[in-house]
Amino acid sequence: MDRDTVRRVSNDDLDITATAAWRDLVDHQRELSGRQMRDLFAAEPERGRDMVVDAADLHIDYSKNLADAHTLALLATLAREARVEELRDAMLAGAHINTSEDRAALHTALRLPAQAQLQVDGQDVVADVHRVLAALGDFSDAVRDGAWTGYTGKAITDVVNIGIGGSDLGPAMGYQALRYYRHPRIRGHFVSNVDPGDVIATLAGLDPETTLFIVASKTFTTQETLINARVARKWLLEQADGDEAVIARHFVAVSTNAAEVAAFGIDTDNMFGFWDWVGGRYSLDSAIGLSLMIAIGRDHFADLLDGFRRMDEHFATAPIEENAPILLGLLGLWYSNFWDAQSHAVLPYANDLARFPAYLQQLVMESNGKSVSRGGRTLNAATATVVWGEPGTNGQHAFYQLLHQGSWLIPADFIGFAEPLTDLTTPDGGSMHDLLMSNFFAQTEVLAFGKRERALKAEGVAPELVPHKIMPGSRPTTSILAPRLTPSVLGQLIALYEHKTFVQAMVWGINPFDQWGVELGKAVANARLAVVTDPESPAPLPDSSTDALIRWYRAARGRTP
Ligand SMILES: O=P(O)(O)OC[C@H]1O[C@](O)(CO)[C@@H](O)[C@@H]1O
Repeated sequence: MDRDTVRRVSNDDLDITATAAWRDLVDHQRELSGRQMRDLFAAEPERGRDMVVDAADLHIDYSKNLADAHTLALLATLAREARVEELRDAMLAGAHINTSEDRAALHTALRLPAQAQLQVDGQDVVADVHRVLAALGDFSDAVRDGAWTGYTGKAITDVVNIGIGGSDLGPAMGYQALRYYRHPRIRGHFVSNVDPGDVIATLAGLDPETTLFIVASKTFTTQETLINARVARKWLLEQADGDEAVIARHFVAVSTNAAEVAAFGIDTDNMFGFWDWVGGRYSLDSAIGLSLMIAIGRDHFADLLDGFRRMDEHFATAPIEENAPILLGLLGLWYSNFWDAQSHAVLPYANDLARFPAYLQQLVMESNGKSVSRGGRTLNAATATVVWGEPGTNGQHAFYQLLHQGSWLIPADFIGFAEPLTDLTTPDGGSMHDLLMSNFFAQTEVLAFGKRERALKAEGVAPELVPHKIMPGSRPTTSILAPRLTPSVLGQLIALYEHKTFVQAMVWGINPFDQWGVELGKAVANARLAVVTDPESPAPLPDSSTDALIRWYRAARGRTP
């Protein structure tokens, strides 16, 4: 399906805020805003059992949201008005859903089984995906079992992924999340920032004879990645007496751009490809995941892909009312568009998921941080909120105060696991993991139900302290539980948020697969470099602030004319 057909299916002219469903939601929010969460539970005592959805291995309780059965019915109508299901089917079939770049957005094809069929633009996508997966698997086996060696014949002990944005956040997050599954000899490192401190700190602890660099960049033109890769190349050559032949043992590339890879000096035999229909922030499960595959092995990587696929299947087949990504997408939109929520917290009760909120920041905010529709019309509704978060219980001792008693409504996702991958016993013989999870349950309970004046007085709290101790409650949370943090469950979680993000974009009528807003900053940074470095640069910049700041910087660096 080409982009013009996508535009017709999606009805690019639709202003979702002008629909009857939207107006009904505005009215409904007014009614609901006078009710407390505890009132909703009193009216629907079985909410905790009814408002749950099981998707693959995830058990999701959305009962502690400011929504009742009527809200969900209205939100489902809104999704139907926006043709979310038709657009989902179009995306999964390879339609050019990325209309501004006239491309498919087919990250779901990266996890199709080998026997699946999908032809897109004349290309057998599944065969291509599995050809690259096999090459990645063979290479990661060779690195892991020591058959692939450095230039002095030693096995690789350190793998450095050099990439940024989608070419960094996914592998870095996954490497941390799947700590338990890592190869005992091989350590992973992730260099992304153009701040020299990043690459310096990483290289400081490494041995060039046993270090493998993966230069990961979809375009292979990204400033940060190419500079860091050049630094690493120089570092290696210095140790290897300038022998360029060593590069082939220590550098591989992951990219869609073979010409630039070759121009950089990496043999394209050492390149693993992917395709323009894989967006950067949707690329962990493409060759961009190579560093993760080396860390956890091809079989665990296959489990990760299987987890993604299981969530894809749920998303593709479950009716709106039981479809986890659609429900979470609609609830998120309910808060941002009808309750003025401006941020959304993601709170994993798993230290290994510490980078998950940062990963979601790119996924959600680069995808849906837009203000015009696919057809170029300025939107009348707010789009993506700020995503943020830290693992519990650390966050409890930092920012939860604001969640509980602050003046903003901040919906939060709590993510927790039944079984830890490793547990420790407390002095009284209990489980540390039980302590962690009792905090999870306590927080969602207190956020929902708070503590009332009456209860405080009954406890004999001093009258002057009562206002300070009142916990308003009615703070919405969604609880996402899974048996344990396995590769499959990580894949399910990522796919859940990918599809949630897609659903919201489709309701707002935006294209979540482009990122034009990032480009101008890159172009201006390149233009400003000359001014930053040249003390003779005479022409004042158009604005007095940037001009004075750069002059101050130049003087501080001793760059005076
Ligand atoms: O993989 P590349 O081409 O180096 O791009 C890195 C990142 O830069 C962006 O284009 C913009 O920040 C992201 O979308 C992308 O993930």
